[in-house]
Amino acid sequence: MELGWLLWGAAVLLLLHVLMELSPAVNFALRIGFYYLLFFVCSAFTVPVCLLVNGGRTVKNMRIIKTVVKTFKYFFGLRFEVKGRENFEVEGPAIIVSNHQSILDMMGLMEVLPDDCVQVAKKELMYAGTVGLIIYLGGVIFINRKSTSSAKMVMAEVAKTMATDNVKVWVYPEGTRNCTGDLLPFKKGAFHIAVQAQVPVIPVVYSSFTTFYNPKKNLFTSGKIKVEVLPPIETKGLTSDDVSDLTDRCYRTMRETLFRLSGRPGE
Ligand SMILES: CCCCCCCC/C=C\CCCCCCCC(=O)SCCNC(=O)CCNC(=O)[C@H](O)C(C)(C)COP(=O)(O)OP(=O)(O)OC[C@H]1O[C@@H](n2cnc3c(N)ncnc32)[C@H](O)[C@@H]1OP(=O)(O)O
Ligand SMILES: CCCCCCCCCCCCCC(=O)OC[C@@H](O)COP(=O)(O)O
Repeated sequence: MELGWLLWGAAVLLLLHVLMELSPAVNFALRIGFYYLLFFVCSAFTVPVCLLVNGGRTVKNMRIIKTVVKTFKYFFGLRFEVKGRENFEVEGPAIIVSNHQSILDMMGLMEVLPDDCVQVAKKELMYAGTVGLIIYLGGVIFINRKSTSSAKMVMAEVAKTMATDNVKVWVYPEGTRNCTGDLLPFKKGAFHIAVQAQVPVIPVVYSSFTTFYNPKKNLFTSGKIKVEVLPPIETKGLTSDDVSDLTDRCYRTMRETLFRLSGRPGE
């Protein structure tokens, strides 16, 4: 009886293996499917741990989440090479901004995430089952991207609580995923809160995934990701009139760094 099950298991694995060899589309779907499954299953186990250790929604849970997610890269043969970690060591709160290419960014995020740092996310993620629950428990701030006024209100609240709770806030200023090897224009929310709270902006840049990951071409192999934490940009003394300049400056620096890390000549 048990031998029968083993044989069935082996047959299914063999079939999947053959399908993966034959079809890039199947290969890609299975690898991404496995990625989603890891998140789904691991968060189901991590939710009770977070509740037992920290009792509820708090940024302290990020340490637990980080420990789990940092193991995922080994399943996919991904390596991270991080430079400039010392730039996170600023006194007090800060806004961290980084480029956002794909859901694979969650691994890159957890690879470098400093302590006491929450992220801003679209509110739809709150409903992603166990993943939504774990993100909620980690203290993630949810915004409604469809309503600028309500998103701005949440962001203003963030600017206030950042100082009182002494936390850093991680924002993807492109506002959506973009896997083209370039940056989308930046939204200004992150820079508004940096100026309102008079805290530095720390840019983090991940090299382009295009050589090993491209959903349109069903490409998802192993690969190396270079990460650079850039020196903090001070905002002391800046006013809301300076937000556009600050945004542009940050955008230019990050774009140059992205091209340099990805081995693509700047324009
Ligand atoms: C354990 C095992 C398993 C575990 C599994 C766990 C997984 C990992 C766990 C946990 C990590 C979770 C991490 C999740 C990550 C998710 C990523 C996402 O979801 S990315 C999408 C959402 N994020 C954003 O969208 C942010 C960036 N967006 C902004 O900051 C925008 O600015 C926003 C939403 C506030 C407004 O967006 P607008 O589309 O309306 O665009 P605009 O151009 O920026 O604003 C319009 C006008 O309003 C002004 N404005 C904007 N914000 C303002 C403010 N705060 N005060 C005053 N004016 C403001 C601007 O200056 C602009 O005006 P003028 O064009 O300059 O005249
Ligand atoms: C009901 C069961 C669901 C199981 C779901 C597993 C989900 C794993 C997802 C990990 C978190 C991904 C975070 C992320 O990268 O979100 C994308 C947004 O930043 C940008 O959104 P978009 O590009 O504008 O759609």
